[in-house]
Amino acid sequence: MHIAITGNIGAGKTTLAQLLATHYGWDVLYEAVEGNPYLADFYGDMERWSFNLQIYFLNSRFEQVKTIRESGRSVIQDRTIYEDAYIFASNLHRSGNMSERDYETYRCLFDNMVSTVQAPDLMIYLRADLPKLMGQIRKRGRSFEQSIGEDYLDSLNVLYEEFAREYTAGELLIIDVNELDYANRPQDLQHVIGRIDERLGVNS
Ligand SMILES: Nc1ncnc2c1ncn2[C@@H]1O[C@H](COP(=O)(O)OP(=O)(O)OP(=O)(O)O)[C@@H](O)[C@H]1O
Repeated sequence: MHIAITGNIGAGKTTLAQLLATHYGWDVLYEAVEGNPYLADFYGDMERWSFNLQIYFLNSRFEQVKTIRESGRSVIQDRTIYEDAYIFASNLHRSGNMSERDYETYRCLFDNMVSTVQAPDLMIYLRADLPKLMGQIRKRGRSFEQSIGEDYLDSLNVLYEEFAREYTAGELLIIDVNELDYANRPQDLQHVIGRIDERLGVNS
């Protein structure tokens, strides 16, 4: 089984992926932040590094999808290949930080890759408003992320909502996390697990 968690920067995907992996005994595939050769430069100058970073993420996400398919195990994935293209790259293009020709090249490559990809059995979208996202980004304190502004997160949120409305490739579960603190409140984690069990048809 392939479960994926999707959501804006700071929505709490990584924490939830860990907790669910422990609860269900699933393997977990994280998004590589350490060792990403472009991320810090990208936040310093998006126009210069947008294409490089998107190619890097696209390739690493494609590799993950292959790993999931080949493993034959139940895996939970922290962010999907769809978000790279439909949210991040699209936003960079719309905001003028990725040129038309770079975006065209990127999208052709993405379309080719995604035509070979199977959608997750369940996609969990963590919906969060700006105060929640800003709070979590500040709290985790990665230096290169401190320049992230509300405008950037807001335009990503608009695209996330569009994506959730239009996503038809597989099952989608939307969880509003604004009032949840599953890292510290066991009852909040139970609530999320209950929603997932219900969707997967598991009796808890
Ligand atoms: N395709 C992409 N384009 C631009 N930035 C990206 C892309 N994919 C991931 N990132 C950035 O890489 C970093 C990944 O960090 P991380 O894995 O902790 O995810 P996150 O989005 O902060 O998730 P969460 O807080 O929900 O766990 C973030 O700054 C994220 O926005």
